[in-house]
Amino acid sequence: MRLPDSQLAVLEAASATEPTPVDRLADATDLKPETVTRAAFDLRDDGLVTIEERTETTADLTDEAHDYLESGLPEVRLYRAAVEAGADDEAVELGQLIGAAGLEGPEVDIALANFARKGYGTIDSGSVTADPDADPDADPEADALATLADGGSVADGDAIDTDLLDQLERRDLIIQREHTLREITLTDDAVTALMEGIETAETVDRLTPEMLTSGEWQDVEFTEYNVEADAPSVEGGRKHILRQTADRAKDVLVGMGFQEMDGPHADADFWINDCLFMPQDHPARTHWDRFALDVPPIQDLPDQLVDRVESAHREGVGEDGDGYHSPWDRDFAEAVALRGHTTSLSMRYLSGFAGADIEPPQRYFSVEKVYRNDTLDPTHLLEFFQIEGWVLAEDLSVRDLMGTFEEFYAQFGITDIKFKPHYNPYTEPSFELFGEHPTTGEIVEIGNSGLFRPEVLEPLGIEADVMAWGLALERLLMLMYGFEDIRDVHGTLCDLELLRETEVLQ
Ligand SMILES: N[C@@H](Cc1ccccc1)C(=O)O
Repeated sequence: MRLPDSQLAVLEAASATEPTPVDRLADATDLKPETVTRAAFDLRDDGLVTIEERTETTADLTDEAHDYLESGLPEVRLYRAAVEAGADDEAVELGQLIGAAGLEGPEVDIALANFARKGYGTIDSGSVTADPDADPDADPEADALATLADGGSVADGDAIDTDLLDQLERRDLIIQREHTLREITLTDDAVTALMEGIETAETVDRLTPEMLTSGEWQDVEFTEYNVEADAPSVEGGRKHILRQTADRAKDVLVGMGFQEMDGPHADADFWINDCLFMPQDHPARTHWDRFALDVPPIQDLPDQLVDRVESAHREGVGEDGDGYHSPWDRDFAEAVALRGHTTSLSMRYLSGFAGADIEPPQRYFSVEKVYRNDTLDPTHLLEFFQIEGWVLAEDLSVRDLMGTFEEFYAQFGITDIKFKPHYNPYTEPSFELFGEHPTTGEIVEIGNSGLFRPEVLEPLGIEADVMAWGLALERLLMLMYGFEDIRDVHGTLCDLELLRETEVLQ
């Protein structure tokens, strides 16, 4: 029998009676653990070894944990300083103890957060009382760190409680990792082959530039690929899937003949609401729903347009027009807020204020952030991306609107959109769009749309029809990838593992 060097070395180092871990074989053979693993897989395919696998969790200490091993956990230091200062008897001022405990920078907050949690005492309006019965020498977190630093095992959950490990991980003191442990045992065939004698075959596991220039590559025997062999995992940077989908939505819209709009995230209420025939006393314009900014008003609004918008609000447009008869105030129109929709951009463009040509036909879009004072839940965030768009043309109908959405969503593999009549102060008719969640089957709202009404178009001086929409990018992502909680994808609670592992759909 002929085998490559590394395989023979592994056979000779392994035993038929005692399973040997890969690491031990690596030490014995002077090979890298990956090389031993690869050799073992090849030997297993030839029936020469068996491999037993199990997973083990290990915990590595972070730099911060190493610092605390030397200086003590901040809360333990605070406790000792407190007892020293007599806080087990009578409350002592916190400021004094911080200095005595040598707590600096973020350590102060860390000490405060953990002191009460661990029952070391109480902190009340800056005064610290220490519990005389607490025992800092038996702090389980400090003990666990010391055990881990001494090479203590966390295998099979036998040594350190998993809740304690999770707590240490939340404090960024350890990083837990899962490893696959493999143990190798010789088969009877291997024992027989070893007794009969095995020759080594030179094999080469990588092609080098030298081999190519010397021509040696023609004579060597290459090792076979084993795609199941373990390799160190590499986590490179990658574009976030939300950004990827935003870019894709832009490409699709450009492909459909649209041009991109851009404009301010913080804008005058005039562009965000007044142009859209949203009465100034509309509930969405109250301070509960809108993120008002305490900045100077935007005063360079186009005066003629402001007058026409005000008149549409007060008297309506056309012969039978009737406005809201509700208060309208220029100061409110000039006040600045974070935009709650990107329809503010559509108004800037349709009015000509943004410098765009508005002779029909025209198509514009944006994929940009909007801000709403919503309650966070699995389908709502305080900020999200809206896919805004409008088409200006003669004689548009609801069919054009529906057809545009069908074409757009089909590019993402979504072919079963549903439409529901809806109400917007600025469009008539209006439609909400829904899609079906791929895993839960739930019907998810994905957008809102309509044809702008005369009260919006007339002040803008537009005589043709305009159909428009705002679609939620995050909801599109939910339909594409099957996410159930939008907070997995962005925000502070996002699931990094999921983001790293999600396959990119092209
Ligand atoms: N502004 C609407 C979307 C929309 C835009 C344009 C026309 C109709 C609807 C929203 O945020 O829900």
